[in-house]
Order: sequence, then structure tokens, then C-alpha cells
Amino acid sequence: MKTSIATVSISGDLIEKLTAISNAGFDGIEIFEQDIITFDGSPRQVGELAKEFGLSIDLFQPVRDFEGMPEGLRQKAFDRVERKFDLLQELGTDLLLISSSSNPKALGGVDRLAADFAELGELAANRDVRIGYEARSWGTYVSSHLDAWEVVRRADHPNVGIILDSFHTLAAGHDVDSIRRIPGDKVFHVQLSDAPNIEMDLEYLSRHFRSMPGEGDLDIVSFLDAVMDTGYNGPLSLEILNDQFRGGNPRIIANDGQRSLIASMDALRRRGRELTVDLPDMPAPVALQGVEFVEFAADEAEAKVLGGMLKTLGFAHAGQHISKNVNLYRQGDINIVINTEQEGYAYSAYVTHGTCVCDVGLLVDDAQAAKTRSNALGANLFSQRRGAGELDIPAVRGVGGSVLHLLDHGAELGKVWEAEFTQLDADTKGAGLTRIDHLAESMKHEELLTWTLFYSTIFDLDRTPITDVADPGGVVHSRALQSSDGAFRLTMNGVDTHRTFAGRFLADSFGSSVQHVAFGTDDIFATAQALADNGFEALPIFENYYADLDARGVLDDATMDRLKQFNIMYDEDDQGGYFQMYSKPYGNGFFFEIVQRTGKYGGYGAPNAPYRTAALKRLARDISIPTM
Ligand SMILES: O=C(O)c1ccc(O)c(O)c1
Ligand SMILES: [Mg+2]
Repeated sequence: MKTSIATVSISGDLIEKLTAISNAGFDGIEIFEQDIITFDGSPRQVGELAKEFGLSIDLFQPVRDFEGMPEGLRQKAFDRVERKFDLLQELGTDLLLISSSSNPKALGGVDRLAADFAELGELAANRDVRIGYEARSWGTYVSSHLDAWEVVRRADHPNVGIILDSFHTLAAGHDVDSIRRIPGDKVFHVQLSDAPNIEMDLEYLSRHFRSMPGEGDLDIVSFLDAVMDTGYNGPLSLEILNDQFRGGNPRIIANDGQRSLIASMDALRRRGRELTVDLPDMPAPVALQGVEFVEFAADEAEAKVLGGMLKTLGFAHAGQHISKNVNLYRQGDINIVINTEQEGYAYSAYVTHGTCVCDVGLLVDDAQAAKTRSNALGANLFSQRRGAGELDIPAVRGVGGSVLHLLDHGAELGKVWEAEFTQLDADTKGAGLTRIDHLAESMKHEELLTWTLFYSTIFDLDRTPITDVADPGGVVHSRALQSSDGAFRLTMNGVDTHRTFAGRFLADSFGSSVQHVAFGTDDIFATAQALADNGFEALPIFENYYADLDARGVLDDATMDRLKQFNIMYDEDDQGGYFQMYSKPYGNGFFFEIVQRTGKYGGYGAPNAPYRTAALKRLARDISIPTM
């Protein structure tokens, strides 16, 4: 089983595309006619070029609107396709994709369409080429794989088969089980793409918003599982029409494609499928138990400001690193580390971004297994010279070049705090913060799918659909990744402009990633009181917000008064409630959040996000933000 990708999925000219596709490890390509038309050389030279890159040309596409044409136009359609047979032979490939017609002049009738394909099959046989018929989900008469299969079945010609495309099957809501009825030797090719679950014209969705398997909301693995039952053993090919990818970095998009295919095949294998494919052995998607630590890079002066702020949040200065200028702050199960080294990774992160979260420690069952899976999926491993007494903690590169350390409760890594830090006596009684509820990362919008894929292929995470959150300066595209038990939660915000609060943070910090850290408490009012006593300054929320919340009539007057008093926001779903308050922004727009979940509330207060953002922006306008 080979991996393939349509040239339309990658930006650049043909050479740039082939370079990226070949370097990413694909075996073959589907070549799009546009890439031949715009190439300075003959189709034969295109074929030779692909060979030089070690890539087979698995098919040529697209031919549209061939079948069902009335007399007078029918011959023209056949002549047009015959010309493409010449092209196929020059390219050195034998498979032509014909997608189902949406031509208003075309006629229907399964037998008419089958007769067209039987006749074309004869012509194809004479030229030693094959025809693959694909149902486009908006085709006039043929809009599902079952329609296309009926045409192919009745055409009954060895040179005519079906092409399955996950988009057309899944986005249109067709059932995948029926694929199992198609004999594998009649499936000539399989195309894969994911898509977001949004109500939209299918043709528009298909041509602008497809994504790599694992980036959207479609169940690609079930589709593949059904395909495998046919006995199909040809290439798995990505056909991704996506506006962002068209303008994206060819290397990153091609690498994402490989990662998505490897993860999809691994998921199939975990369903007990025997795959004839050179797939690296790898552990299962890694279960996340939570965030073990968050590390900031800072200089000495800013470390004092940050440390002071952590004190007002109720953190104790709990430890000093045995050999480095690194301090540990603790409360409940939360570990915050401030690194003021003058060399090494944290220092370079500080020089690049200013005070920032440079490193996040993730708690997993087995850190070595997590590293092995990350590596098999093409993540960049991270390491740097260790100081005396420092443990060898597996790590990978994450968003914005940041680092993710992988920790577990095993014999060695489970003792990292005792091994690397001298323990100091707790100097505060705390404010009731118990754990890290979630992290929020900001990134360019065009990176949102890449990082979705990174996290959701390595780790065992559910992903919410992408929602758009209004900011006074633009739209933020937001989604959450979370473990099914909620132990690990991450929100990702993709921004297009620096006029949004998240966009400004990204621009001013030169691509730093973590913009806020949310701490959980079991009693938001007790925590809010303790913080107020410590001199913590909460983000002031608009008076009118409370008028609106009150009008909804979900909270009693006494609770409303306390929300207002402490600048706490509130949201609820049918599972429970969510209280949230914020610190003022620091540095380039970083902030802390404090939340309490009641019942089984599963969200992140999205309805409040526009008001929180406006409140942060108001403050950023009104005062000069203290540097962190
Ligand atoms: O949008 C289209 O016309 C089109 C063409 C060829 C394909 O393989 C496809 O899935 C869609
Ligand atoms: Mg297709």
C-alpha cells in the first residue's frame, strides 16, 4: 500500500511541489492538469521529472462532464477524453480520473451513463489506459459512490473502475458500509481528505475547506476500514483542496500530509487490520494525564515581577534548581518554573520572544513511549546539554518552536522535582488553586490545522470543531483539544491580523505560543477573596456584562453580586456551570485565568470570550501594561 498526494494540495510550482512531496516521503502523486499546463516542458518531461524525484504518477485528473451528453455533444466529449489518453501515455501513467458530471446539458439514466463508459472503456483498452469514475457529491445524476458503482458495474468493462473519495462520501453523509459491497479489483484509486462539519454548499466546501485526515470532523478511519474490506490494495492518496494550503509552506503541508496518512494507517492497524505497508512500529496514541509544569523564560528583573505576581496568586516559592538559575513555584498540583539562565534554550526563547512560556511539561503514562510515537510521526525531538544532576527528560518541539517535555510517574521521571530542586519551605497558605485547567495557545490561523494534527496524532485527544470568536479587531478561529476525562485541556486560537488581542500578542512576542494559563479552583469565591487579600488585581469586566447576565436570570441576586464584586464571568451548558476570572495582561499580552467548573461543564466560556477580549483591550488602551 503506497502513499500518494495530489499536486493541487501543495503550493508552488511543479518543482517546488515535487521537492516537498518527495522529501516528505510520499511514493506517488496525482497530477493535476493545471500543473502540466503551467510547466515549461513537455508532458513527457513532467513524467521524467516525477521519476527523478522517485515519485510514480498514480493518476491524471481531472476530466469533468464527460458522460451523459446528448447526441451532437457526445462525440465531442469522447474526442476530448481521447486527447487526454495521449497525455496519459506521455506522462507515463495509465489511470484517468473522470468525475461525475454537473453539466446542465448532460442527460441521466444509469444505462445511458454505463453505455458511455463501456464504449470509452474499449477505447481505453486499445490505448492501455484505465478510467476511474468518481462521484462528486454535487453531481447532477451521480452524487454518491453507490450511484457511481452502479454505472461502473453496468459498464462491465475491465478498463473501467471506481474511484472513492472520502470527502464525497462523508461530507455528503453517505453511509460507508455500502462501500464494502464493491469488489476491490474494481476500486482503481482511493482519495482521502477531511473537512470541517459546517453547513455549506458541498462544492464550495470541497474546493476551499478540505483538510488532512485528522484535522477536520469526518470519520476517515471508518471510511478506510470499509475500503479495506473491499480488498483494495492501491495507493492511499491525499486530495486536499484548501485555500490556506494553496498559499502555505510546501514543506510543512507535505509533511503534515505524511503525518496524517501514517496516523490514519496506524489507527487502522489498531482496529486489527493487516496492512501491507512500510509503517513504523509505534505505541498507541498517548493518554495525557495533565500538565505537570509550565516554564517561563525571563531575565532577572522580569522574573521578580512574575514571581511577585505568582505570590499574589497564592503560589509558594518552593524550590531552587540544583545547578541552574531556575526557580519553582507551587500551589496544589501546579508547578510553575521561572528560568533566568543566560544560555541554553530558555535564554534563546527569552531573547526571541521576551518573557514567555518556553516549555510545557506534559504528564503521560509512559514518557519514553510518547517520545517514540512522536518520533514515528515526524515530530522534531528536542534535547540540550544537561547540567550536573539533571534528568534526561524526553522532549519534542511544539508550537512556535516551544518545547514540550514528556514526564511520567515512573521510577526516575516521577522524582524530577526532588532530584533537580532543593526544596524550600512553603511561604504562603495558598489561594485554593488546585491544578492547571487548561492552556491557551495563540498561533497564525494558517498554523491551526498543522498544530491540530500534531497534537491529535501523537496524543489521545478529542477535538472540538473550529468556532469563530469575535474580537473588537477581527475574528479568532478557536478550537479545543482535550482528553476524554478532561484531565488535559488545550485551546488553540488562530489569528489572521495583529489587530485582535491574540494577534497583537503573537506579533509583539514574535510568535510565542502560550498566551494564557488557566488554573482550576474548587471554590472560586474563596479563591477570589484570598487573591484580593493578597493584592491580586483582577481584570475589570464591563458593568453592562453583568446587566446582560442578570437579564438571563440564571443566577440568584447574591451570586450576581459576588460575580460583580470579584469580576467573575459565568457560562453554563446543559452539564454544568463555569466561573472564570482573569489577571490583568502582562508583558506582550499574557494573562492568567482562574476557573471553577461545576457539574460536568465541558467548555471554555466561549460566549464570554468577546467580552473578556474587549476588557483586556480596554485595559491595554487605558494603561501602559507593566512589563513582566
Ligand atoms: O471539484 C471538483 O470538480 C473535483 C474534481 C476532481 C476530484 O477528484 C474531486 O474530488 C473534485
Ligand atoms: Mg476526488
